[in-house]
Amino acid sequence: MTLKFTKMHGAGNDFVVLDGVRQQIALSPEQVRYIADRHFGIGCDQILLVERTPREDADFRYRIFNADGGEVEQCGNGARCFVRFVHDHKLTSKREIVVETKSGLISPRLEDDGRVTVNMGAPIFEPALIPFVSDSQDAIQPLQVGNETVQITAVSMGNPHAVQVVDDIETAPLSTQGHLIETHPRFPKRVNAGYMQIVDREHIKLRVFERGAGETLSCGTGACAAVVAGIRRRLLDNSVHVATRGGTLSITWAGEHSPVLMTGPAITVFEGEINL
Ligand SMILES: N[C@@H](CCC[C@H](N)C(=O)O)C(=O)O
Repeated sequence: MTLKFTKMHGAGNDFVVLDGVRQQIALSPEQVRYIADRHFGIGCDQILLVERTPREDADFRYRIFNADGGEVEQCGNGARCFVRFVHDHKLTSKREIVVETKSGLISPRLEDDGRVTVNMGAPIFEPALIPFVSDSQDAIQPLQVGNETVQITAVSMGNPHAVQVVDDIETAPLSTQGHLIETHPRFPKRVNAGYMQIVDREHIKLRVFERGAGETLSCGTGACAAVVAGIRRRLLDNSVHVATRGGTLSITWAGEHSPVLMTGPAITVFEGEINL
């Protein structure tokens, strides 16, 4: 099978985007891993599959596969690339679309300056829904990681996140702790491990060790989760710029049941074909 693909990135978080509207696509986990492989395949953090949806209240379905082959619920940087993709490939003329994901509907809008704003929906703190094994919804919770106890905020943005505050993002222990948190038994579906440095009430720096992909240059849902965690801890205001190693995202959250809004870039790098 030969597949046409588009290589894209959102603040350095890179994707292979596949048009499942015009092509018949069913990928096995092995094929996902091959496409994502940076030496033997195309290389990416996630594969995004654009499909028609049977739902009348949505325009498309958007499926997300991590580089390790697993299908997951949500991807914020991918959602921005998604709307750019369907617009550029003339799958729709709408600049604002409603997208069905594994974790519900989200709505990305292509702005006049080429950036994209996504309504990511409201964050979830109920432990069972994250899922996180805990009988408390406190904003700060202890988590035993190896020989140390770290303080995390557990939150779902459709996908699970464990966010820590660190003094210096450059020395954050992603390489030693990231995988231990990702696979921690208190997160039964594994988790994305975020590390944020508070610069001031409107600016943070962020690194994320992603579930199923390792450290990426940027994580959109991770940025939303970090800002929500910082606001819940009363460390941040409602609109925050998030500096990642691949670019800056702007996140706004009015609190409690409000949706999180994320704005950032969505860039096409090249198009190609691959034989599977
Ligand atoms: N990079 C993404 C998140 C992709 C999924 C994540 N690794 C997970 O397993 O939940 C983003 O921009 O949100």
